[in-house]
Amino acid sequence: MFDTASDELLKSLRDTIVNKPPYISGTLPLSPGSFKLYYLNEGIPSYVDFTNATEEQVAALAAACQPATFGVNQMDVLDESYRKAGKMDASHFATPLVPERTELIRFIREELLDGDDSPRPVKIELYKLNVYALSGKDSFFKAHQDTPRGEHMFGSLVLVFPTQHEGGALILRHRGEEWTFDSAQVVKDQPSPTIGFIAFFSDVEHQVSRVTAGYRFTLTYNLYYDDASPTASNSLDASSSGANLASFKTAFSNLLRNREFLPSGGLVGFALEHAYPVEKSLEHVPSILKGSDAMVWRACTDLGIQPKIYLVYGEQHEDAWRVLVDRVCEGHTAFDGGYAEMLTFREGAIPFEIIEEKYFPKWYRERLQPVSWVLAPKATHTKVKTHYATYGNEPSTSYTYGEGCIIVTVPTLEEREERLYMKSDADCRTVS
Ligand SMILES: O=C(O)CCC(=O)C(=O)O
Ligand SMILES: [Fe+2]
Repeated sequence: MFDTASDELLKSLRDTIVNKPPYISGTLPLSPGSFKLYYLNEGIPSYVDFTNATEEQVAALAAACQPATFGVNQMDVLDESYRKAGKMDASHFATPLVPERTELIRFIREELLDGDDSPRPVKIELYKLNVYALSGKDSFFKAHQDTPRGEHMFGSLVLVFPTQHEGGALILRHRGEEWTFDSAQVVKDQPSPTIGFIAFFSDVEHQVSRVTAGYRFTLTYNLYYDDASPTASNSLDASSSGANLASFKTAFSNLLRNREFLPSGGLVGFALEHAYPVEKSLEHVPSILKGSDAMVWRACTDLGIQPKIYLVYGEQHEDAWRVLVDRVCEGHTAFDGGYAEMLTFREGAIPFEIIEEKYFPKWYRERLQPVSWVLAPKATHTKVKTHYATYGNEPSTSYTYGEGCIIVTVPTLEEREERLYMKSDADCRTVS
């Protein structure tokens, strides 16, 4: 299989992949009782009612918080040039606000997750109380991704209490796009007690801009899928991903019928739009795919061309090749040659890039399986474990983000036509 498809053909498929923003946000009025927060103030039971808190009450709560640290690789670091805020661990306070008992759970399942993932049970785990404007000085949290705390964690939820403050907007970035959630503005002057909320996928980079006046209090939660695998639901709702699935499937089945599309078969690749927590294996990744990644997986499965998750590894220098591996490969083993070469020989990796003839040794040519990329991988280096150093909101222990792709093997034109023939034959028989 040495075929690759023309970009014109691949574009017809690429154009049907729509990516929604990787977050949802808004305001939610709640019963006044939800705005109380109980905590110990130097051993004395205290509470704040955020619907009518006095300056003294919020100042006392802020003072009871500790300086917030953040994670750099494996370590917890206090660096006020990076994160200047206060925090209180969930074990030190109590809140009657349970997101599962509000509309939030529905928003998360129907709007953030959608399509196949909407019916899945979601666990919302209270993580911390954060305060910005500790001691009356401005505070902020620079750009970071939230550290994944398990292979089934898919996102974070932040609730903003309606205290008067200025600044503190959450700025989100993902794949070159940027969005701002100005929580101070949305909770301001609401007629009834209202919370600001934002939920985003874990691989979205975010930062809290400077709080320049007042106190900004937030509750943060970790979001997990609470099941081992996606529910085997066949009914997709009319959500954007449902609609997207239909047009993607039509475009892909048109391509499969097209005589110019990979007549001798070949590999078709989709770089994943999101990053996923990966430790050693990739087995769980299909069950935690998000957004358009989940859509592509589902469509390929429905079309009977089995998708598989791979990681892309490459060399640092430009003219070297890249390879596909179906598991996480760590570190360099002693080998007289490049990393991709070592993976090809020792780990059975598949080299996929057509490189200049002069770099084309026989062993490479024999193993080469070029990929027609509908969505090309952006990074030469797969971001997994030992190769990845980042700022998180907690020191990372065993999990870190991986970047990968979905690869499908498209059968030869002959096989495809045979399948179509058999299918229409079967259809005829059912009808007669
Ligand atoms: O408080 C916020 O708005 C977000 C905090 C945050 O990003 C975190 O705790 O990781
Ligand atoms: Fe965060």
